[in-house]
Amino acid sequence: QTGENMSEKILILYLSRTNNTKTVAELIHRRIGGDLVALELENPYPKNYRAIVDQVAEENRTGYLPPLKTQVDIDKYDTIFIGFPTWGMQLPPPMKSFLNHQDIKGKTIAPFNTNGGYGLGSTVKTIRKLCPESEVLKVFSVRGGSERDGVYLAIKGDRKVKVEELLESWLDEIQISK
Ligand SMILES: Cc1cc2nc3c(=O)[nH]c(=O)nc-3n(C[C@H](O)[C@H](O)[C@H](O)COP(=O)(O)O)c2cc1C
Repeated sequence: QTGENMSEKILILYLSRTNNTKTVAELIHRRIGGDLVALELENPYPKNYRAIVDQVAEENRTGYLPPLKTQVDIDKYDTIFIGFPTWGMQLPPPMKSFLNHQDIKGKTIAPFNTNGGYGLGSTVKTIRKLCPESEVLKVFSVRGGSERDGVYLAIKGDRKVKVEELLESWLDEIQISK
């Protein structure tokens, strides 16, 4: 699956609020190329942490799928990296929106995640459920920030170097290279 033109068919789509997942997305992009796209909402979430936690909990409870500003033509891609933080131990509603509104068939999905230390929750299970006709590869997951405790961007400095090492092993393992 390697080849000079492969990077033209890779999409790296990510959702990030405090830039941890964005940092991982940029590291992946630097390594394998492709198109790097931030997932943006029509109505951005509140800046206040308590307010976003409550809103996401309510959206998760009702199954509300927030409308997206970002439009992607996924037909152009074979491999789609999907990057997201863990929110309320679930896949964030905007990512549910994205996967729900796309007709994702026959793609290779490479999920990556940052979280506040409680892991992936049901995120990957939800991705598999929303993309039943695509191959979902092994997930890359690392600890990022903890906004609750005032820790915003944690993947910087030495930690960023460490995460880059872990990323390289993961990319080798899932056999994606430039
Ligand atoms: C609304 C919200 C809910 C969160 N819920 C969880 C959670 O359930 N488990 C967890 O480990 N971290 C949780 N976190 C922390 C984030 O997953 C973590 O800080 C992540 O690195 C943020 O990524 P970002 O910087 O790309 O936004 C939550 C953060 C927010 C804003």
